[in-house]
Amino acid sequence: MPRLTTSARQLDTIDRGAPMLQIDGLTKRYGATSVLDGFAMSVAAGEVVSLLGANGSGKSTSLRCVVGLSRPDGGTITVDGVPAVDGRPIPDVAMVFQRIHLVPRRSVIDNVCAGALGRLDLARSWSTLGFPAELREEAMACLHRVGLADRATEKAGRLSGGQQQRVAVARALCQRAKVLLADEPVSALDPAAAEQVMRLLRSLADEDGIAVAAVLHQPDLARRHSDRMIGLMHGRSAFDLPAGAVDDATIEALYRPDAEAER
Ligand SMILES: Nc1ncnc2c1ncn2[C@@H]1O[C@H](COP(=O)(O)OP(=O)(O)OP(=O)(O)O)[C@@H](O)[C@H]1O
Repeated sequence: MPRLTTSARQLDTIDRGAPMLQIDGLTKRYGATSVLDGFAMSVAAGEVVSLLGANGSGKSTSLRCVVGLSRPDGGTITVDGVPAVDGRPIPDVAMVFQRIHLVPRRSVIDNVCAGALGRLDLARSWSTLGFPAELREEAMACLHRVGLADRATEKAGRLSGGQQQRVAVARALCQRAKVLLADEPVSALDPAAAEQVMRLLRSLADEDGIAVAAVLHQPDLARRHSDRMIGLMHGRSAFDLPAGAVDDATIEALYRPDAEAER
């Protein structure tokens, strides 16, 4: 691996054989516009892969197809060996967004507990009742993991943007996701908060074996925190390289003003 930290060395114990997330030949059109044109990527357990590319190159759409927010026209998506069917959400996959989708008036811990709604029959509890004690314990453990256990009872809306993004990550942990997709998770954050969130994503891969795919517009952050970087252009992979092998010229070519117009 291009990056080897103490925690990364723990990856020796994680099975990095078959990809946890595998995307092949993904296509998506909106009307006459082809947004994804045979996109392929894979992410192993314990790996952080960043997706870079100019506006409109298809980064968000590729992740949205994985979680069922967009329905692909063609291609295959497999998570932990299980193929996605008819664009239905896969429970093993969680997604966090630039605009953080927490319920601001609910407590931090309630927002984290909500991560379990998909796997437990708790739909009524979210609106009317308290969450069960064992789920709240699990949610507290998730909040410890992201360093926010002391904020559990506060209203989520009172936290800073960086803290709210870490709560969103804790909610993904409470979902017990094996794959975490992050669509521009740090674009709205100041540099210190962005670094903290990226370190958190890195640690989820290193220490928990989660497969992380993140759309980033910051090549330096991508280089420092990813194992691999994938450059999207015209809905296809322009490069898929170890992060240490992506030089400035490769990045510049990806963002050339005429890059999207050349299609
Ligand atoms: N629901 C939609 N209807 C029509 N066009 C869409 C829809 N969603 C996305 N698109 C178009 O698909 C293209 C790719 O969008 P996408 O959001 O995947 O790009 P992106 O690489 O994530 O860009 P950005 O960096 O700006 O977020 C864009 O041209 C966008 O306008």
